[in-house]
Amino acid sequence: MRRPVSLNPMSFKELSGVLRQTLPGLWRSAPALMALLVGVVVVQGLVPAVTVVLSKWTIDGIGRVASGGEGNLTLLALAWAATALIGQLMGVASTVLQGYAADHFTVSTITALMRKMQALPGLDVIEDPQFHDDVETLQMGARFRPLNLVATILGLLRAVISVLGVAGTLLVIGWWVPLVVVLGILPLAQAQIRFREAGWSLSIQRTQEARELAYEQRVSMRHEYAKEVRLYDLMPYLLGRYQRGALAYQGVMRAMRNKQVLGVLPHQALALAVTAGLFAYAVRRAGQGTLSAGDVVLVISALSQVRESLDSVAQFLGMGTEHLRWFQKYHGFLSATPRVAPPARPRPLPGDLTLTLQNVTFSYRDLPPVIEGLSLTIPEGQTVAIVGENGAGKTTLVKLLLRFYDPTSGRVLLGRGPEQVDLREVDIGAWRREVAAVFQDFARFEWTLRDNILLGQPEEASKLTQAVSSSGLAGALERVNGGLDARIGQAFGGVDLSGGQWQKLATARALYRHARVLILDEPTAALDPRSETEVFAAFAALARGRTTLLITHRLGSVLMADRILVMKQGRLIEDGTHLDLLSRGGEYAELWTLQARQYDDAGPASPLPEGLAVEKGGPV
Ligand SMILES: Nc1ncnc2c1ncn2[C@@H]1O[C@H](COP(=O)(O)OP(=O)(O)OP(=O)(O)O)[C@@H](O)[C@H]1O
Repeated sequence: MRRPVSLNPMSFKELSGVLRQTLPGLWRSAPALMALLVGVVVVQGLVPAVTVVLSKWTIDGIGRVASGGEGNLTLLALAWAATALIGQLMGVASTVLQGYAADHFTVSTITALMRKMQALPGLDVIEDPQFHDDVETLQMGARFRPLNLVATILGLLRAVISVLGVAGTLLVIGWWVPLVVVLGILPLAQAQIRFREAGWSLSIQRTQEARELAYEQRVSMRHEYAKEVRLYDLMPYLLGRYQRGALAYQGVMRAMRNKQVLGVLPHQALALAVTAGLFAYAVRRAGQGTLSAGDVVLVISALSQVRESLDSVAQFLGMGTEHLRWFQKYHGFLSATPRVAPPARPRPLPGDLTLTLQNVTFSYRDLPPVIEGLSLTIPEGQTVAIVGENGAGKTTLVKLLLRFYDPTSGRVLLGRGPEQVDLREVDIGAWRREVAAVFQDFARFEWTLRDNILLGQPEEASKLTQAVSSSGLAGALERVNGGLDARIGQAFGGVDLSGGQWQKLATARALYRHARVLILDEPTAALDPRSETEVFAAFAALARGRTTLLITHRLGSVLMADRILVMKQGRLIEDGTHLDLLSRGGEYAELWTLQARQYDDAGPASPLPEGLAVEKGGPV
């Protein structure tokens, strides 16, 4: 879905608004350095004007000395050389200092983005496909926009000082000369800004297409897609998709670039005509004897210098508005208020962590509801299995319990009796610290195994050993060079783990936390039968005395639960123990029978899993 983007150029009000938001941050990122840098750039900007004046004085001096008059040409030559040297030194100093300043500003910009992500406790923003483009633009731009903005602002300052200084020297010819020069070149500057703006708006509009192009490339080159790409000979298909997309995308972007180049041509011609006219005027007056040879040299070098500097001003202004557009988005993101917002005055967590859903209905964005009128209570310490067909809303229920989303209507409550509190009112961090989870789509952090388990928590050797052995990771660890300190994943050349080993790692991570609430969303989907049995034994031990929510399609494993919830199309349709639900002959009994039949059909050579064997043999 493409978002409508305004193609209007940034108004002065908008521009100054973003500058007011951005410049203090830039200054605060390294105040002393910035002050020094501004000083250096001011000196640098004055060098061309001083050079032009010294050139005029030298030419006039030569004339005077040649006709027997007075003049200290050596001093002038020394002054000229000193000015050139200062220009060079300031150039080196500004390059070095600018590097430091940009580094500080880049770090502070990216840090602010990461902090904002931390302040977005929900998934509403992250999972919103519209927001994807913004995140992509912000994430990609954060690496170079701050640096470019620093370079652009300083370059602009340098170019403006240079224009003013050198144009000032043209006052020697007449008060109106600097005015004519600036007015003649101004339209060029405006055109540059306009076209940069249009380019930015267009590239923003096309972010989704650009992402799709990058996606085809990624699919063709990344290891996670390599097996399917080869087996199904996907490369011709991918190439076709990429080439069609690239042609369309590049066509639009090329047309915009050509328009930019051709669009500035008339303005460049005007600027050239103004400078040529003034040059002709100066030469004519020199012929009439009202201007000296030095004056003519001043006009020639000042005109070319002003033109060059004004061109830089225009370029920098154009680039500056483009960078400021990015910063406008950046500040917009930093000030965005998420739907899942932390409470202004959080209430303490209740002593008892009973979970209650009161008539909860939930829709993702403006889509139809995926949870409808859900009411249930899970007392602290209970082990609950949640089963149901794909898309029934099981994972969404967990997201609501973790406050990744707030219900569209109804309430999620924590605690019981007078202590009971709406989840929206408690400190989200405090609540989440009580929960450990193995998610269905758990994260694969490409750090060391140890860091993957600790996730920034202090290391406790006995807890770590326990988590590694209970999760079944110990066997894999023996085969990995470097043990817990081995780096994993391909991004940094680490060892890759099998799907089941990654899942065991996610389990070890959850077990290490010793939380009061344990959430297991298909935690053994990738495990071999032996590992699954071992891991379930660990979960069963861990579940004792803790609230445990187990989402699974493997019905044999739900026997460890005190209670089974059956969901269908966002509703809770059955709630009871294994035996209750079997005797009720509803959805659960049907699912159970279906799974049992698969094993029956396989014949006596295939032993039944423990849970199913229990059922076939009679009541548990
Ligand atoms: N971020 C999202 N945005 C929009 N719709 C979503 C999102 N996540 C899930 N859904 C939709 O919500 C419904 C419930 O999904 P959910 O993941 O809760 O199902 P589930 O019961 O866990 O399924 P499964 O057994 O396949 O894991 C599905 O129709 C799914 O398409």
